[in-house]
Amino acid sequence: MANKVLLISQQEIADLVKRLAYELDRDYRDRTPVLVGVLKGSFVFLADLIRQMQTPIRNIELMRLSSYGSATVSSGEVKMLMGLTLGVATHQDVILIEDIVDTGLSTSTALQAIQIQNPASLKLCALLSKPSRRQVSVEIDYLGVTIGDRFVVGYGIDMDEQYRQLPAIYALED
Ligand SMILES: O=P(O)(O)OC[C@H]1O[C@H](OP(=O)(O)OP(=O)(O)O)[C@H](O)[C@@H]1O
Ligand code: HPA
Ligand SMILES: [Mg+2]
Repeated sequence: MANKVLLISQQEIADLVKRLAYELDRDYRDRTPVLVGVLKGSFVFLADLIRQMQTPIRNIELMRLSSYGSATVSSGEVKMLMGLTLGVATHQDVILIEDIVDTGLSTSTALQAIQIQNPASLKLCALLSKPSRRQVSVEIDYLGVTIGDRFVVGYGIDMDEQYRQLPAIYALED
């Protein structure tokens, strides 16, 4: 059984989410963006973020990608288990919402899926970034915090489907 070490407390997460919501509100003042969340990992972050935002959100869309399965390293193959509804991003100001950018493979797959729908603009908001593991470069426009080379769980993020319900973020150590 892996040992869990607290990395980001509930209060720290709440502060990060508030700051990101503030930045998005500042930049999207006169627009009505479409938010696209990447399931499953982003569902808790997305739910908290939208409730801190004042910007009127035109639409919330979801796609589901998977590449980790039960492992703690990426399989390198991103499976699109649920794609983006046809046309939802077309001519819209889209903000992609990710829980974590690790290798960058999932995020770049999601960005491509949105980009082919020809959005008016496309930005990325991610709660966590783990740059030490990056395989493809991804520009994060709105970032919560950078973390070190540790496998994290909690706040929607899993290890083999466990721990998503934890209200804080922990590093797993064996
Ligand atoms: O940058 P990457 O190395 O691609 O990793 C990031 C992605 O990996 C995880 O998803 P996962 O495949 O575990 O699916 P899940 O969200 O359903 O848990 C995580 O939630 C991110 O979406
Ligand atoms: O650190 C991580 N934890 C859980 N899932 C992940 N997917 C990418 N990185 C991680
Ligand atoms: Mg996962």
